[in-house]
Amino acid sequence: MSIVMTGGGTGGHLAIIKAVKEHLKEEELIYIGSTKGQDKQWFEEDSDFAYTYFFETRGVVNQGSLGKVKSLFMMFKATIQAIKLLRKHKAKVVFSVGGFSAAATAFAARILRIPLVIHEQNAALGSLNKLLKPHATAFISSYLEESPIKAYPIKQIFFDNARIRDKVGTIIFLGGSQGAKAINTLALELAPQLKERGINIIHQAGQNNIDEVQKVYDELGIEADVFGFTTKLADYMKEADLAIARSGASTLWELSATALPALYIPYPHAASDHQFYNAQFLVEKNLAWIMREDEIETGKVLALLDEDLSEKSRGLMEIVEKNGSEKIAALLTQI
Ligand SMILES: CC(=O)N[C@H]1[C@@H](OP(=O)(O)OP(=O)(O)OC[C@H]2O[C@@H](n3ccc(=O)[nH]c3=O)[C@H](O)[C@@H]2O)O[C@H](CO)[C@@H](O)[C@@H]1O
Repeated sequence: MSIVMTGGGTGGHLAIIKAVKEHLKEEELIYIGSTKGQDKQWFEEDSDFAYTYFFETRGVVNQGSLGKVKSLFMMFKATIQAIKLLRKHKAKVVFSVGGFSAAATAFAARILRIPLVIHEQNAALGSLNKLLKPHATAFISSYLEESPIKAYPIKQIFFDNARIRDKVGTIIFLGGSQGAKAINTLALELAPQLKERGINIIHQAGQNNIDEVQKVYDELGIEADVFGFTTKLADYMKEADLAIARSGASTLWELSATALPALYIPYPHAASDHQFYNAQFLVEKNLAWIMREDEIETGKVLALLDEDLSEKSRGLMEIVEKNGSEKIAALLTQI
């Protein structure tokens, strides 16, 4: 009997599988993804999986009519392959993190009546997850009251680094794994005022923008800790008292676990505007601020620097649950 994990395409989805599989070392694990996207890069060589399979599939949503028909045909073919694999490996449960790369295996699970557990990362459901939610044995979402597990799978270090903030001594700008032009522009606009107030700047600018951003800081004569991408983000978050960030799911839950209050500027082109709804989940609880990219007002951002951050920081500490990956792994073995 094996546990089959499926889905991916981007890091946001794949990171969930990576975190959960760490707690399933005793099980026979199978990964099924797509040849398109980052699935192969992440898991093709990963020895935690007894077998890995990558189907010729691609997204359906962002295609013209002919492209949609072709994508659906590829998915149909892959579903037949998935049915064979689930039978061959005697799958006892299928864990899907969504994305087009999960579709064939998740459908196959339903056809074979194998329990299907879905993890949704965002507050606005992905198309596949929306379609399969009513048929899932368990649907896990940190934003839904009825979810069997509320904890988002992030590393323990973010919780270990939590501390209550009161005033802004250090600010961190986070553009997400790729960096964000709008956040870079805002940071550089604010920089002289931040310097005047003696506030330290940490700025994750994205690998492609690092040189031009550093150049502007140099021209302004402002010292800032600028980098493209770092593997030590937890340490930087620990240092900061306020974040200005994109609201990708992992970033949002990592900041929240660190009890670091944030102004979120959602990526405007995210599917179903999910970054907006991710941030809105915290804003409704009065635990974060939000500003649409085309509604950024420097004056309003500067006003946040005078806020007492302790209430939000404490509130974040109270709502964020720990051990998401362990809890999901336990659920998969108990089904
Ligand atoms: C553009 C887009 O559509 N992104 C989506 C993608 O997120 P994507 O993976 O791009 O973004 P997330 O915020 O979820 O994760 C970024 C990850 O990169 C790490 N990091 C970032 C910068 C750095 O210098 N070092 C570093 O380690 C962060 O700690 C975090 O763990 O999937 C997520 C989950 O479905 C969605 O919520 C996001 O909206």
